[in-house]
Amino acid sequence: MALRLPPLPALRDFIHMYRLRAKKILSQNYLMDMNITRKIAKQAKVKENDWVVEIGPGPGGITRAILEAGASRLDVVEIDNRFIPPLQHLAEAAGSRMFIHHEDALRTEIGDIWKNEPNRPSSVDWHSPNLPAMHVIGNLPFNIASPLIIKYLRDMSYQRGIWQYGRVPLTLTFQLEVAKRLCSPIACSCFVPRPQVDVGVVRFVPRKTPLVKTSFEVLEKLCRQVFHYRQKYVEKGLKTLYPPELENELADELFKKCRVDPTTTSIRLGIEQFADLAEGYNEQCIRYPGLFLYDYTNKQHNLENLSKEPNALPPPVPVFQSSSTETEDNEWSLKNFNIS
Ligand SMILES: C[S@@+](CC[C@H](N)C(=O)[O-])C[C@H]1O[C@@H](n2cnc3c(N)ncnc32)[C@H](O)[C@@H]1O
Repeated sequence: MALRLPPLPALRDFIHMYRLRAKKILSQNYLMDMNITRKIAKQAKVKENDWVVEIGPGPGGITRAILEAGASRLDVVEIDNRFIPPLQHLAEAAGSRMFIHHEDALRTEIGDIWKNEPNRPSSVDWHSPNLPAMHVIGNLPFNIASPLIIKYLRDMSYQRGIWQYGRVPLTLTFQLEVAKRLCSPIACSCFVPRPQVDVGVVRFVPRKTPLVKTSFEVLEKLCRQVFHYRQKYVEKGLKTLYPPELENELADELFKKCRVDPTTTSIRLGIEQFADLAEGYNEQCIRYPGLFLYDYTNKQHNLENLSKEPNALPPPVPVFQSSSTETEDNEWSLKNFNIS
């Protein structure tokens, strides 16, 4: 049920009232149509009494929709001081439901925001089919989207930060091509058409059991190197994981073990193949201490020296309680709204 907010100036009037011109440097691009912002809150499945963190609220279009959907607590993280007065205006209208954090989202530990709040919704076991009554939502600025998403995915993999409370869904907007790519089958060519200005909304719900049995860092390094040469054979990127004297032997070993064709391209590989490659690479990193630290762009790097570093072995796989009877509810979805 939508909750009424006391009368507020329309979003467009808000922008004029507070002289809010979009700043290119902060990738600002406002959503002015409340029909669209309400669809985003609906897609995020915000319900009455839920608690929400919104990243980059700007003039507050999605913020209003979240409040209308009945969130009983909303914390917004906004870096640009020009938005603070209009957000305060909104916070006053929302009673005691809304809190403003005038901060850089990249430096904000969103898991700490509710740490000392005794009334926060209960934590939900990671293996339960239920999700906590909490959400992270953002129409992210493009300039910080990648580092922020990587930070959140890493926190999910360690069940830390806001994900210490359970499988909190993360709902983000992306340029439609990127959103489609995130949800697409392998080797789909959704980047080929001319870029459009449509936006896709993607809701990430953490899996109960990760598909990849390595630490986030190992998988991230493998993916980074393999996608580095996305138009070339996958072999080219994979070999950059190894020093030249070992690259043929170890790359060959990994391809054979994982039954991956070295002459395929990275976008043709599926999640299962990435999982196998990451697990195989993790084993090699354990067998060759220092290999995980190896960076092919650093000419000083050699395994003998790297093996003496304190973190010569890859980060261990996080261990969490697991339940054997569970089934994965593969719940992720894509909705797109034209904001042109
Ligand atoms: C694309 S705009 C979206 C604004 C609003 N959510 C909307 O949908 O209309 C991105 C917002 O993120 C804010 N922003 C940019 N960098 C940020 C950062 N590092 N931390 C927090 N907010 C940031 C911008 O100031 C802007 O308000």
